[in-house]
Amino acid sequence: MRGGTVSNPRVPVWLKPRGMTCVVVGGGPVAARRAGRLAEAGAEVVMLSPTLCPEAAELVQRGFVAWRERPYRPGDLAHAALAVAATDDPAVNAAVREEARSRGIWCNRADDASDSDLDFASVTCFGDVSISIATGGKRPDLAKRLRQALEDDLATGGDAFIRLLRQCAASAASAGDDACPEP
Ligand SMILES: C[C@@]1(CC(=O)O)c2cc3[nH]c(cc4nc(cc5[nH]c(cc(n2)[C@H]1CCC(=O)O)[C@@](C)(CC(=O)O)[C@@H]5CCC(=O)O)C(CC(=O)O)=C4CCC(=O)O)c(CCC(=O)O)c3CC(=O)O
Ligand SMILES: NC(=O)C1=CN([C@@H]2O[C@H](COP(=O)(O)OP(=O)(O)OC[C@H]3O[C@@H](n4cnc5c(N)ncnc54)[C@H](O)[C@@H]3O)[C@@H](O)[C@H]2O)C=CC1
Repeated sequence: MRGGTVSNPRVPVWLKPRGMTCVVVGGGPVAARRAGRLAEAGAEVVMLSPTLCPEAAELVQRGFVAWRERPYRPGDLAHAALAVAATDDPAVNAAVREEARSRGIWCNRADDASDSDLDFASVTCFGDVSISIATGGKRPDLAKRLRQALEDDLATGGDAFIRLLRQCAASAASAGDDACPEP
């Protein structure tokens, strides 16, 4: 692959979830980010959670997301095309993941990239051009930092993003295996 070797095989794609039923389990900030992004792209989002954080509550109030005020139960993915497991309980996330697997639908696990069919990347858009940044689940904080740096840098026309990209690639590579490109 251009840019270096990849030890964590993934295929970058742009999901167009218009009309898909997406079940998001959990009502915290991470679930709200996932639900918001899917709803913005036209998905029919159902959130299952006994509680909602303010961001999730706003999505529900504005009618972007339907809310079932209860914990997840096996069978909740019956009509789903995509599942997101984003509770703070790994056992619940694992159960959601298992149900998705048994139904043959994709599942994002917010707490375990190694057990996910897809990761949500950090994204920035310039008109019709979108750039997505991911680290194979290793350093989402770096993905966010790179996204912010790219936005700042392109706003001022400089080349700081390229320098930071090299530093982050080196830092992520030294934290794990050879998943990141050589600087
Ligand atoms: C695997 C993945 C699964 C998925 O969710 O899809 C995942 C997993 C985990 N994230 C964790 C932590 C944080 N994640 C963020 C932020 C983002 N995380 C996102 C994606 C992903 N995160 C997927 C991999 C993407 C990739 O390949 O890089 C972004 C890019 C997209 C989005 O979330 O929309 C978004 C930035 C958006 C933006 O602003 O551009 C921040 C920073 C912050 O929130 O400000 C922190 C605190 C960091 C700190 O401070 O250390 C933890 C540890 C939890 C714990 O220990 O409790 C796990 C679990 C684990 O690593 O096992
Ligand atoms: N992917 C990412 O960007 C990040 C992922 N994480 C991971 O995601 C998890 C969730 O993060 P937050 O949203 O900050 O958590 P949080 O603790 O704020 O919210 C957890 C939510 O899950 C709900 N919940 C608990 N048990 C449930 C059940 N049985 N059924 C349905 N809903 C249930 C709670 O009511 C609450 O709404 C974290 O525990 C961590 O493992 C954390 C930070 C960033």
